[in-house]
Amino acid sequence: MNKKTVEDIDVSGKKVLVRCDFNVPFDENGNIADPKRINEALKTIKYLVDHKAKVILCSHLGRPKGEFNPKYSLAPVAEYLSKALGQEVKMAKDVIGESAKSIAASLQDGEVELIENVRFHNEETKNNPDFAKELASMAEIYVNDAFGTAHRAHASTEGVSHYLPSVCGYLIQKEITVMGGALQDPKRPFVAILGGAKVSDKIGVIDNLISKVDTLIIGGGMAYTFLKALGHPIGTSICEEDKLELAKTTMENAEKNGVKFLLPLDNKVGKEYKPDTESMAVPSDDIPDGWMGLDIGPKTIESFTEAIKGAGTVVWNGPMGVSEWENFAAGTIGVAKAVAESGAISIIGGGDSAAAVEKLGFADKMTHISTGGGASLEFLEGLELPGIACLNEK
Ligand SMILES: Nc1ncnc2c1ncn2[C@@H]1O[C@H](COP(=O)(O)OP(=O)(O)O)[C@@H](O)[C@H]1O
Ligand SMILES: O=C(OP(=O)(O)O)[C@H](O)COP(=O)(O)O
Repeated sequence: MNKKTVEDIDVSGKKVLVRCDFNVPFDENGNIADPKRINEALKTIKYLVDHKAKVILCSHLGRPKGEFNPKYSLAPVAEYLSKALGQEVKMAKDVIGESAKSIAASLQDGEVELIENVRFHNEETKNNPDFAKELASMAEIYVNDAFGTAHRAHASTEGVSHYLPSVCGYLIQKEITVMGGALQDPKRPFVAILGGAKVSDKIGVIDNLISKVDTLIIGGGMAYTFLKALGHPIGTSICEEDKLELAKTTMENAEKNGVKFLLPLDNKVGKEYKPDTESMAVPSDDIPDGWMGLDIGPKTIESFTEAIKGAGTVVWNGPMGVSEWENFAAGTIGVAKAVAESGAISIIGGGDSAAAVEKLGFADKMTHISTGGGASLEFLEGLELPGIACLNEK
């Protein structure tokens, strides 16, 4: 990679704004369910602390609607970081207000501050230049290490780079190097598995993947838009109505290109979106009214497992169902097991997919667990990620 890194710039005594992706999953008790994204950011933060920088950390968490919401506060992350670093991480009460700025101004060399969720301001996702300038005004150097958010051109991931010398951290470096290596000339057959719930974000990617992969497997919430596009009833399953045409074209393109395209054969459906809802397995062309697909069914697990067996490279992004809930985790467990046993070079992307693989104990069987879902997919498509493109060249 030809971008400058933290090692290419003198950080000693300087205020350094570091964009991390601390968008971690929480459990029902409000505890961090998987701290992987925080742990992966530690190398850069420790480097800056050891080299006597004044470290100002920032991140988003979830998708708050541009206003303060305690549910999306980064305070639990500051607590976790304080323990992991063995020193206090000073939590600001705001993003660019009095609290954030006064803590930043009083930081001593090697001290660390975490400002509040940047998405408490609408200007963040709009990449508003005035907001970016305000963020930048707290620091002298910008470090982007938020790989999971590098596909977003937001104020804290791209905008600030217009006002500060900008370099990347170790996590971004690692992600690009490992994934770039595996995907440059992928071992075949190349199998992509897509699931999860961010349908509109990821459905466009699928079309682009057709020229790259040999097999495309669609499960999770993603599948129902495709099943509906085929004319099947999908009950109350999640669906992107305005993407039905795109789903149809994608399936036609897959056929034209000789790509094996697999959708669920059956599904575990639930009455309500609840962990203990009444459930049953039904064929994909027969989801009854008032029921929603919350996991792939047993026949599908078999068919996906068969397709994954013998793969040379597997890229997997997005769980096969609501894997946070025991009743609807079987599909994700089955696919994780199949990938782990395939012996393929395996790249897992996405906060929820990574959390599922870790929780299920398959993490050490995978070649690489990326901290980015959407970001790793865009990287895989060959797109330039705006959060990386904006950094200074070597
Ligand atoms: N059939 C489904 N219906 C509703 N939500 C689903 C379904 N399948 C998966 N999900 C949800 O998708 C979420 C993860 O989606 P996404 O953010 O796209 O994946 P990742 O974080 O791995 O990139 C999980 O919270 C999971 O509960
Ligand atoms: O969780 C994230 O992405 P992912 O679900 O694609 O892995 C990133 O933190 C980006 O979050 P966003 O999709 O709300 O911009």
